Amino acid sequence: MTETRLRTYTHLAGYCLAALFIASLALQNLRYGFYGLFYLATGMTLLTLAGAAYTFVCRRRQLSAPGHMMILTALNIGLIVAMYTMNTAGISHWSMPLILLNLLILPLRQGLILSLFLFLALAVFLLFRQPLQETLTILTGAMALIAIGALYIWHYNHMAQSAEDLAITDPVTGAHNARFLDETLQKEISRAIATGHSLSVITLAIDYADEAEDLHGKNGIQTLFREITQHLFGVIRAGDTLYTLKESEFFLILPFTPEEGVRVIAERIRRTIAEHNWAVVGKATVSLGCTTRGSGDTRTDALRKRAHLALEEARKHGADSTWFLPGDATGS
Ligand SMILES: Nc1nc2c(ncn2[C@@H]2O[C@H](COP(=O)(O)OP(=O)(O)OP(=O)(O)O)[C@@H](O)[C@H]2O)c(=O)[nH]1
Repeated sequence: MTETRLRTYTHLAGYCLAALFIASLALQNLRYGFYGLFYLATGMTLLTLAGAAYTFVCRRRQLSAPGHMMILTALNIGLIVAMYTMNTAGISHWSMPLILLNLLILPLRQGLILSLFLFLALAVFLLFRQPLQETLTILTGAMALIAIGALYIWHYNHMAQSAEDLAITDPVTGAHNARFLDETLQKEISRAIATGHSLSVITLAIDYADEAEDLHGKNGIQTLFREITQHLFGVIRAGDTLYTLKESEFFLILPFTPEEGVRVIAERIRRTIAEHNWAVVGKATVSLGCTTRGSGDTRTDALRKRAHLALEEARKHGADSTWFLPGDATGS
């Protein structure tokens, strides 16, 4: 399930449960003849139903739906105004579900600010109108609710972020995986078209990786992949991105890099890897296929295919070499 859909469901459930709860309060107050509270609860029920309707209408962009902030601000302010004007002590309990709703629906910071605002208003109201012991009990409960709710939401956000990172990260090398490559490359192509800046890519393969694996075992070769990944992260500049295609093959997206630039960086990568002493295998070399986006390249597969052809060409010239294929001509 996507994050957007999950949020749509939880927001809908939150608003609907709150509407049910507040509607039952409205009916109870009607039965006992507390008409002021009945009208207040009816208004709040309508607002929460509006929140549910808004959630449904914005179901495709729940992650950035600013209307929730307005609806919840109206609910919180409505309750505070009612608390002070009606002067009914029991109304303070209504703040508890509202605190939960704030934290469940709004981004954590906004939810916390609104809940603390409600808490402060509640504290001032109770201090002047209720016995101290009762005030302290209610305020402790409200504060515990805010703390536990906020901690839970923080934990959830953290887990969601970790899951997202895992989904786009190669478990062995720690670089981005091939799944994330096409998405980023398409964005970079669109950016290059829009801004007119150059864009280059490199496919990099470790020479004789199978032989090295036979010699040093799976663990040994995986150590090499990890070390080369770290080395590449150290060589490339901010804004460049690195992907693991297969374990012995990597891909680099180099925004704002023309043909002369990609030749420089490819050569630097080739040379520094060949010069380095690697922990398990000692010496290792790589072959690199490079290309720069031509005016006709609007799709990822064209660039990826050309970079791969350039790599094959480099390999034909022996290990430890680089080859460049331009957008519209033959290579060198
Ligand atoms: N994308 C990318 N391009 C690089 C990198 N290193 C060098 N280049 C390209 O190669 C060109 C020449 O780089 P260098 O030889 O390092 O010279 P430089 O004048 O210090 O490079 P910059 O100040 O980074 O422009 C740069 O202008 C870039 O186009 C790199 O890490 N990433």
